[in-house]
Amino acid sequence: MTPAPIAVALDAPDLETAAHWASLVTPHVSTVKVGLELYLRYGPEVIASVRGASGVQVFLDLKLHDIPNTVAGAAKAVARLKPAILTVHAAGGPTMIRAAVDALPGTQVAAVTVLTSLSEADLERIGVAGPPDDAVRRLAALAVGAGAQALVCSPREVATVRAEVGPDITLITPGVRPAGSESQDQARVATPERAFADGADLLVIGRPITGSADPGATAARIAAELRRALASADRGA
Ligand SMILES: O=c1ccn([C@@H]2O[C@H](COP(=O)(O)O)[C@@H](O)[C@H]2O)c(=O)[nH]1
Repeated sequence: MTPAPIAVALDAPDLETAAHWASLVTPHVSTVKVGLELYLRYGPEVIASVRGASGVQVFLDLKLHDIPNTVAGAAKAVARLKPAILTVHAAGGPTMIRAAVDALPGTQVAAVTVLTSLSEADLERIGVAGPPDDAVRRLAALAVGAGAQALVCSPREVATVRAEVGPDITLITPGVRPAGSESQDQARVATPERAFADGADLLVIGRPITGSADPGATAARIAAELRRALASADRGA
C-alpha cells in the first residue's frame, strides 16, 4: 500500500524514542519530520537514526531565519544529509529565501508563512493587523516569487494559498487534528480530511500520533481514513 502523504513530527525528548516512533509509523506514512528539539540535541546524526533501513523521506524543519549569507551557509551545511524538505521563514524576505533555494538544489525549500500556533489576536500583538489569511497569502506569493517550491500554512488557509500559487507548489499543513483531538498550542487547525479537500499535499501530524498509546496503529488508522477520503475525492494517495 502506498504510504499516505503525512509527515509525522518526531518531537521526542531523545533519539531512541524518535527512532522507535519512526520505525512504527514508516510503513504507513511518506515522511518523518525532524524539528528543532531533536536536531539541536543530537545534530546531524539524528537524520540517519530516523531514516533507518526504510529510507523514508526526511523533512528537516529548522525554520531558518537570518541574513541571506548565513542562511545560505546553514543550508549548505545540511546538504549532505539530503533532506527532502527544509524550512525557512518566509518573513526572512525574498533574498534570504532565494539564498536557501540556490544553496540546496536537491531539496525542496519550504517557506513557513504564519506559524499555525498564532491566532489573529497574536498576530495583531506583533504588528500584523487583519485576518491571518491576508498575511499568509502575501507571504506565500513573496516566497514563491523568490523560488520556494513549497509553502507551510495552516489547513485553514490552504484553499486560499492554492488559489494564489497554483497547482505546482507543494502545500504543507501542520495544525492538523483528527476530529475529537485537542488543539493543544495550535491556534489554526482542521481535520486531515478538510486539509486535503482544500488542497494540501502533505499533512504534518505530531502529538495526535506520537502521544497516542500506539503510534503505529494511530498512524495506520489516520492514513486509512485519509486514503478513503482521497479515493472519494479522486485524488489518490
Ligand atoms: O507553522 C508551523 C510550522 C511548523 N510546525 C511544526 O509542526 C509540528 C506540529 O506538531 P503537532 O504535535 O501536530 O502540533 C511541530 O513539530 C511544529 O514545530 C507547526 O506546528 N506550525
